[in-house]
Amino acid sequence: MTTGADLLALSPVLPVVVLDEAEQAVPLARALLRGGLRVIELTLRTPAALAAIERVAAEVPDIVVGAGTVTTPEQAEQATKAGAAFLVTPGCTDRLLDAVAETGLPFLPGVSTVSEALRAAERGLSALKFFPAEASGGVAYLRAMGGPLPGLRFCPTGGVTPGNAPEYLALPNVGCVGGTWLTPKEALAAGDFARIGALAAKAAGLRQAAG
Ligand SMILES: O=C(O)C(=O)C[C@H](O)[C@H](O)COP(=O)(O)O
Repeated sequence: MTTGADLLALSPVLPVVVLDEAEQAVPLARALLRGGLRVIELTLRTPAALAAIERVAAEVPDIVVGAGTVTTPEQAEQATKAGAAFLVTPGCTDRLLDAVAETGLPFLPGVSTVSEALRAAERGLSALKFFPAEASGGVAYLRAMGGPLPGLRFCPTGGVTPGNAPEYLALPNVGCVGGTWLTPKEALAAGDFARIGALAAKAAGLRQAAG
C-alpha cells in the first residue's frame, strides 16, 4: 500500500478507534481481522494511542494500522515512529499537509468543502477524508461534489452508521467509509471482542449491500 487510493481500496469500512488501554489494541486488531477487515485507524485522541499503534504494528502483521486525528506535525512524526502505515487528518492546513507528506506515508487529509478538496487536489492528492460527513451535508453533498470534481475519491467519516453506509458506498466517488460504530465503548470496556468481531463481519459485507 503506497497511496491514499490504495488505502481507500483496502476495505469497505475503515474502523476508527478511540482506545484508552494500549493492552486492548492487539486483541482488538485480531477481532477485526477475524471479521474480515484488515485495516484499523487508531486515533491520537488518547494517551494510549501511540503505544497501541506500536503493538499492533509489531504483533499483528496482517492488519494495516494507521494513525487518525493527526492534527500537528509533531503527531505525524510520532505516529510514523510508532509504526503507523498511514495517517489520517480531520482537516487540512498547509503546515499539516506539508508535515504528513514529509513522512512518506500514504495519508487521507480531511476536507469538508469544495475549496478544501480543490486545495488538496492542487497538491496532487486525490484520496480524501470527508469529515464530518453527516454534519457537512452527507450523501447529497458528496454526490454534488462529484460533478465538478470527478477525479477525487472520498472516505466519508463522522455520523456514518451501518444504516447510511450503503448509501455512501453506492456513490461513485466513495472508496470506503469510516466510523467508530465497530468499537462501541461498552464493548471495549467489557473486553467483548466477540461482539466487535461480529460488527466487523457485518461491516465487511457492506460493499455487496451497496450493490
Ligand atoms: O478525530 C478524528 O480525526 C476523527 O477521525 C473523527 C472521527 O472520524 C469521527 O469522530 C468518527 O465519527 P463517528 O463514526 O460518528 O463516531
